[in-house]
Amino acid sequence: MSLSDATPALLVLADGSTYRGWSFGATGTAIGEIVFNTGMTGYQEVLTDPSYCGQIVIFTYPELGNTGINSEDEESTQPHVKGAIARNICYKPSNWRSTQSLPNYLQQHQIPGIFGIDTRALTRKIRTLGAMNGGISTTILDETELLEMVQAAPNMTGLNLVKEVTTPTVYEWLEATTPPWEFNPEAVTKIRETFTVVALDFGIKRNILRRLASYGCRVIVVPADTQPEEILKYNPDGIFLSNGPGDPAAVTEGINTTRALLERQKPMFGICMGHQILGHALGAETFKLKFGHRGLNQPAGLQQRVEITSQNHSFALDPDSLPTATVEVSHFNLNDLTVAGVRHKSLPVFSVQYHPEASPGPHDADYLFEQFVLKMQASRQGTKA
Ligand SMILES: NC(=O)CC[C@H](N)C(=O)O
Repeated sequence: MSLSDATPALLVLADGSTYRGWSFGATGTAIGEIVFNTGMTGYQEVLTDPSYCGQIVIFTYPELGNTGINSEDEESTQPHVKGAIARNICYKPSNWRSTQSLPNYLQQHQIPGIFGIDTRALTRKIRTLGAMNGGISTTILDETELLEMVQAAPNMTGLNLVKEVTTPTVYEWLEATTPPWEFNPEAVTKIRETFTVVALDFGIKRNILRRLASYGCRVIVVPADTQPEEILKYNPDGIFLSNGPGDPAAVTEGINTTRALLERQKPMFGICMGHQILGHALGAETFKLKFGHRGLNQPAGLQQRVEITSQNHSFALDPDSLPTATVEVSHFNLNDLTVAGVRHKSLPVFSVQYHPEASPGPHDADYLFEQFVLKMQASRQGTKA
């Protein structure tokens, strides 16, 4: 496949606006929620992050696919986006790890993409009007017909998408970040014990598993609907609540399990969806942001400390619903002052809305994995971390 083979493609948003471009990846039609990601790197990790299930991603970085696809940067077993929107794409990648081009990869996984789109204008539109459903197609080039399909699609609010991405079976993960890529060698070598962590899989990214393993964790990954008694049979030192797609409020089993596990007072750490589910289990509510946060330079912090973080979320904890007798805010998103992290006031339980595992993104927040391990160590010793 090359640029000369490109065929026309159509993009239609739920508000009726239409954009014409060219097809890359698979032929066919994809309908989903249109969101934008402002990262300048990491498209392969974005495509394979299960949290994007059900979404069509606008990549604002104007050149997509230059470093191709490689076997090491998959964040799960397959890409999960419904579709991709780009300004320009690369058919002939150049990178020592590349094994395939981006258009070929999307074609292989039956994911349509559209390029030649003014992604800046499109992003400004989403930023002004909010995230909305949309469709891209190489076969339906009639605007009214595609718009009807888009308008019939379900809204993201209320959707439980975890069932589509959680692991069907239990597995164990021991693989740490490989030495050439280890960016925090001093911190990881300080940890000399092994901790058993049960990870509730709402759509977990591999680099979370790698970072936990780097800090000495043996991770048992269990399906999202695993009952608390089953989880406790592994005698875990700590519980991890993963990232994942869709509306957290709809993941009632995960919320109930987390609530039951909280009673055991074990160390618990949640990332993104895990943070939202923990919030619900503690009695808080979530709401949908206008267009969410997706990118690699989101500032999070409190008072004088700031971390630059990787983010990918639509929903957030409602600050007014936080049970302030038991929970406090540990981080705010410093762009819009939404809640970016919470911790329990008396239990070794905490969570963040952002992605300390990066992949892609900066490593400022990697210390949170160490914090989790130190809480497990203290809990073993019967002290407080
Ligand atoms: N990355 C995630 O875990 C996303 C959580 C949730 N689906 C949201 O969009 O807010």
